[in-house]
Amino acid sequence: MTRTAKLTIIPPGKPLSGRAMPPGSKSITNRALLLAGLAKGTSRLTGALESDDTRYMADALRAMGVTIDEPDDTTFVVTGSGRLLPPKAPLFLGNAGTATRFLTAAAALVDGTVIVDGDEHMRKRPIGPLVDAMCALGIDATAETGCPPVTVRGTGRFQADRIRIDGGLSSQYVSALLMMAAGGDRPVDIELVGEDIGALGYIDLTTAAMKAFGAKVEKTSPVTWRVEPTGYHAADFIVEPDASAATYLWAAEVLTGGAIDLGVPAEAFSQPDARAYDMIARFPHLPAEIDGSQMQDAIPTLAVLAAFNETPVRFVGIANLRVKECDRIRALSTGLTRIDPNLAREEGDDLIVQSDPALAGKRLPAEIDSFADHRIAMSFALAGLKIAGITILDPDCVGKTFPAYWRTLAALGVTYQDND
Ligand SMILES: O=C(O)C1=C[C@@H](OP(=O)(O)O)[C@@H](O)[C@H](O)C1
Ligand SMILES: C=C(OP(=O)(O)O)C(=O)O
Repeated sequence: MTRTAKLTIIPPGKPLSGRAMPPGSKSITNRALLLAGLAKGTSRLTGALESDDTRYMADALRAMGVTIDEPDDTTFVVTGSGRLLPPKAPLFLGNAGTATRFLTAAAALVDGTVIVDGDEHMRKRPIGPLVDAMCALGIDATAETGCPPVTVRGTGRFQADRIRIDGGLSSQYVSALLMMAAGGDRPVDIELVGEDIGALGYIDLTTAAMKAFGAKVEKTSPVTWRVEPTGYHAADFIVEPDASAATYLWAAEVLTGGAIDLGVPAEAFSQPDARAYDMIARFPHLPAEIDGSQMQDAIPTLAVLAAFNETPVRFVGIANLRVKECDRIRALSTGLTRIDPNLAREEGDDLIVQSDPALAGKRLPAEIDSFADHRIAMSFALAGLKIAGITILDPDCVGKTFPAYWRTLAALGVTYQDND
């Protein structure tokens, strides 16, 4: 399929109103796929996300002997044998952080060699702390560059019962170890070290999913979890909608003064990014400082929204946005300054957005580089709802987590000029 090179958004000039459902949660779908794949028996995941990231996870599990059917666009039926088999070839996981980190740890449960690899972006995303923690458990794991590819020679057995892990660069390391630990041969304590714990809400998502598939995991201190070697059992599991995807719709609503019905209230989400709802609801009176540490994937949305706020906004606690799909702090400052040279600047790892409500209604032609990052493409589309001439490069990168994004906006009344 040919990719669209660019897409120019035509400001709707009216409030966006109607029904628009976000897709299933990427984070929860990829946890449920893995846990169902590790279980013995058949699990049915409904409300799930079918996108690039979940396809990478599903295909990797298939390569390790798991049967996965997709009877419709939101359902995975997963049948596992209780044991992953060594794949014949390296697992290629694109730029899916969850799939890469979760499968690196799960590879320790395979009796044999697994090579976990990704695309050129993933090969720049650090995985050293996870690999080191696995080695400390006696698992043979190596990542020469500190990033994928990772080679794991698993046995399903551990040689220690305690792991210390710094989740500052990515909470996914902690989630990966927790999910792995239930498949091992002894109880394991997993302790967070380091000052910056990252997005704790993602760890809660992990332990909730583990329990739904029969694991026994208990928080024994504010920074320690004990995981029993129960393995997993098959389960029917409902995936909630994606809170990060919802942020674009919440922002589109306040930016255009519309009324968008997502079919699910903000309080119903268990994902960390749902906390962005209260912040978005304060627009155009966003606070002078926003701490992004517990709602990281919502920061691109909030940063573009901040451009139209009444007063400037400083984003703090976002250092690890530099090691996401791209350096998001750089991508946001680059895109915003392309719209207006004074609109944003970086100070260390903080991003300062110099708000200007008068941007709305202007024509400011700007080509926005997505840097192959779905969230950069989706958030800058919001600027295009108010400013004429915003063109998103590589708009198809939204397929990572929200393949229907452009169609969803179109159903609300947004139109595009297709430049191909
Ligand atoms: O555990 C998860 O599902 C995720 C954790 C976060 O990443 P980090 O833990 O790398 O910050 C988030 O940005 C990512 O989109 C999904
Ligand atoms: C950071 C993200 O993804 P991942 O780490 O799962 O690749 C994201 O979806 O914003």
